[in-house]
Amino acid sequence: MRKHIYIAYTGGTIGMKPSSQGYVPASGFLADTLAKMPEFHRPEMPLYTLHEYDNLIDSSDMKPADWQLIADDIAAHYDKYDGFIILHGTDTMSYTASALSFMLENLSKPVIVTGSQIPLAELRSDGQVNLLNALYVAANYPIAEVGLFFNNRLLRGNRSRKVDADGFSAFDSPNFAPLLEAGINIRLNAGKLAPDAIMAKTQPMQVSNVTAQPIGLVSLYPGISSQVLENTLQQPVNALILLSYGVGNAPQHPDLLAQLKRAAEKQIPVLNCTQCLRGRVNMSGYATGHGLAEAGVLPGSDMTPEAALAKLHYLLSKQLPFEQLKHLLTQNLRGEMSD
Ligand SMILES: NC(=O)C[C@H](N)C(=O)O
Repeated sequence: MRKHIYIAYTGGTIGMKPSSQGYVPASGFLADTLAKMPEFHRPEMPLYTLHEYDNLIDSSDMKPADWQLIADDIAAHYDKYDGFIILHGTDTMSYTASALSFMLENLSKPVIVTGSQIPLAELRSDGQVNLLNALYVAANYPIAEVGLFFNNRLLRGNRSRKVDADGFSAFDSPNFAPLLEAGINIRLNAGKLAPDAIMAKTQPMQVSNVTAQPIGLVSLYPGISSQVLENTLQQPVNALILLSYGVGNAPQHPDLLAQLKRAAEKQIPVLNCTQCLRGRVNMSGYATGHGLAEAGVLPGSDMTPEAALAKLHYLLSKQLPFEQLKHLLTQNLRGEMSD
């Protein structure tokens, strides 16, 4: 039986058209372009239903309310389809993939986020390869998690990062092997196929709702004044992501550490993620990291800043007691961090 995949088209370069101000999304344009591409209609390919969103956006305009819209859309069509593709702009694709990975509870079908660097209708577009393969993979290699497909690799969504502004290999997953690689042969690496039994899992898929959260994000730099932290923490913030040096180090500046201690006292969780692309936070490695741990800063392990932001949205939206919130932040919930 031919599988049937639901494609939610949210916007992004893949369906854009040139205009006098640069590329813009245009209603109906993607559906027309796909209809003219015979590869998508070959019998080896799954059937697809394309749902174009009313407000097609450049992904720089994505907000938590849009994550909610996508998650609800998947839930509304969950039982009818074998898998889901989210067509999305590349700029914030990793944020959305991370957010969906937390919001979609008991996921038993593949959800793949993809897009392109050049619009599908343009010469040399990477959109065709990305979408064609994402569809093929969703139908034939159903990995029951939120993946991000780009340039022949399926990455775990909440491990992915946009690493190249204009190359075709725009995404990487620096701390986790690709779930799958599509070369001459399709090779399953770190992904696990969902057997039919799992896809018909009795536990129903459920969406955890998220609301927009004020979250501070401070990247340390040599000479940073404690006032930068103080100001950030004075605004209405529900959490702070601290991008620290190396394995999680910060200057041993008493004023700076005092600010972090104050945040912990005010029950504002401070999550320590590294500025490095690879490797993980270990605050016991150096005295400079130890100071942070003493100030109540939480280890973010090897979570990407995108995953940290999404996880904070997910957990803060649940309004959990502070101790439980802190506990869950440091636990591996969806494969977003190494144990
Ligand atoms: N390649 C892209 O899709 C970039 C675009 N600005 C977006 O994120 O929507």
